[in-house]
Amino acid sequence: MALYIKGGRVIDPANGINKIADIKIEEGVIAGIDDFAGAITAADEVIDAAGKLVVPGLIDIHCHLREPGLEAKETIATGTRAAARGGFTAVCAMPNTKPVCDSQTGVEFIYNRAKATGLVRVYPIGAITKGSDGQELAEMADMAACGAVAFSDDGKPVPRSDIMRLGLQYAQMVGKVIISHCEDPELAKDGVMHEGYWSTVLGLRGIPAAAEAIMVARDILLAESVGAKLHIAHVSTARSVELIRQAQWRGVNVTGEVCPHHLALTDADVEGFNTATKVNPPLRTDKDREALRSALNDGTLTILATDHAPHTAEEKACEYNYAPFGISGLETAWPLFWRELVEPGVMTLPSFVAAMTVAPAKRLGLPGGTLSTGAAADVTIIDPEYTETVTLENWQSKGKNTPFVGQTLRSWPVATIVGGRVVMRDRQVIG
Ligand SMILES: NC(=O)N[C@@H](CC(=O)O)C(=O)O
Ligand SMILES: [Zn+2]
Ligand SMILES: [Zn+2]
Repeated sequence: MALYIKGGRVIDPANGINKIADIKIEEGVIAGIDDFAGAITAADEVIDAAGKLVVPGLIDIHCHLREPGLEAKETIATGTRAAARGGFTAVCAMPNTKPVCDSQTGVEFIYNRAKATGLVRVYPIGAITKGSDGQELAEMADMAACGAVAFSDDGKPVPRSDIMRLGLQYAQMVGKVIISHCEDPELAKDGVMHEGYWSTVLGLRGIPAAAEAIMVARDILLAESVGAKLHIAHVSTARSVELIRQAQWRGVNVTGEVCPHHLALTDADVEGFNTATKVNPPLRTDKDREALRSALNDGTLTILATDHAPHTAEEKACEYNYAPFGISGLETAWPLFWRELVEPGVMTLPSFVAAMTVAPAKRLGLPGGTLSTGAAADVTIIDPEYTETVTLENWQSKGKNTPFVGQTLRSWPVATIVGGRVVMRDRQVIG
C-alpha cells in the first residue's frame, strides 16, 4: 500500500521542481514525483491536493520547547503538536531550558523525549557556555558527538569576546554553526521595547538598535578571524542587515534568519501595551522592516525561523515592564510570512519555500528539506486560498502569547506528513 498526494503544485527548490504532479510515498520515503494516475489502486491511500501546494516538510531552526524544567510554558509534546499544526516536520530546540542543555546528557534527553512524546522531528541545539553563563565553554565536542546540530546561548548574548571566539573555534573544529543572539547587555539593559519615537511616547525603557548591531559586528569580526560559521538569530535591524551584507561580500561565512513578527509588526504595535508584543529583539521600525524585506529579496538573508517562545498566561498577564519576552509563533508562521513576503512579491514562491526548508537544513547540515526520491517522506501541503481567523481555539502550544489573535490570514498548512505518517490533516492535529 502506498500513499499518493495527487495533483498538487509540487515545489521542491532543492531539485528545481515547480510543477503539477503526484507524489508517491512508500514505507515512509518518497518513492517518486510523477503522473501516477494509472498506478493508483483501491488499496492505496490518496490525498487530493488539487489547487494546493506540496512542499518539503517545513523546518524551523529556532524554537523554544521549554523541556526540561519549564513545562508550564511548553513541553516537547505540546510544542511539536504546535509545529505539526504550523506545517513543520522538524524543529531545532534552543538550549535555554532548566537545566540548560549544555552537556551530552542534555542532548540525549531531548532526543529521548522527542522519540517518546514528539510528533515531529526535534534536533537539539547545545549551549556555547556552561549554563549559558558566558564564562566557561560547554562540552561542545561531546554534544556534537551525540547529535547537537548547532550551538547557541540564545536568550542571552555571549558578553565576552574571548569566550565567543573560543566557541567559534570549537564549533568550527566539529563542523557546526554558532547561532548568535546579538545583544549588547549593557546597552539593552532594562529595555522592554525598541528605543525610538514610540518608547518615548509610551514612556517605556528602550532597547537601541545599536545594541543588536554592535554584537552582529563583533561576531562577524570574530568568525572572520577564525574562519568559523556564524548564523545570526532573529535579525531585526537595518544596520544588522548591512553588516551581514558587507561581511558576505568579503567572503565571511555568515547567514541570518528573519522571524514572522519582525515582518508583520513594528514598535507602533506596542501602543495598547499588549504584552504579547513584548519580544527580544523588540519590534522595530518600518525602516528596519523594509530592510529585512529587501534582504530576503536580494538573498542576503536566506532563512525564515519562528523563534517560537511560549510563556504562560500568568507570566504575560502583568505590566509591560515585567512580562517575559517572547511570542508563540509556530502556528501562524506560514500565513504571516505569506502575507508579508509572497503576496507583495518580496520573494518568489520557490525562494520562499527554500527559506523554510532546504536553506535551514543545509545551513545546519540537517536531513530533510527536499522531496528527492529515497528521502524521508516529510511533506507539507498548503492551501494558498484557505483563510482562517487566528483564535486560541484548537491552539496547540501551551503558550497563548500571540499578538495575532483576531487576524484573518490567507494560506495555511492543511496537511503535515512526517516520515510518511500524517500528523496534521485539515487543520486538525492527529496523534
Ligand atoms: N525571543 C524572545 O523574546 N524570547 C526567547 C529568548 C530569545 O530568543 O532570545 C525565550 O526563550 O523566551
Ligand atoms: Zn534570542
Ligand atoms: Zn530564541
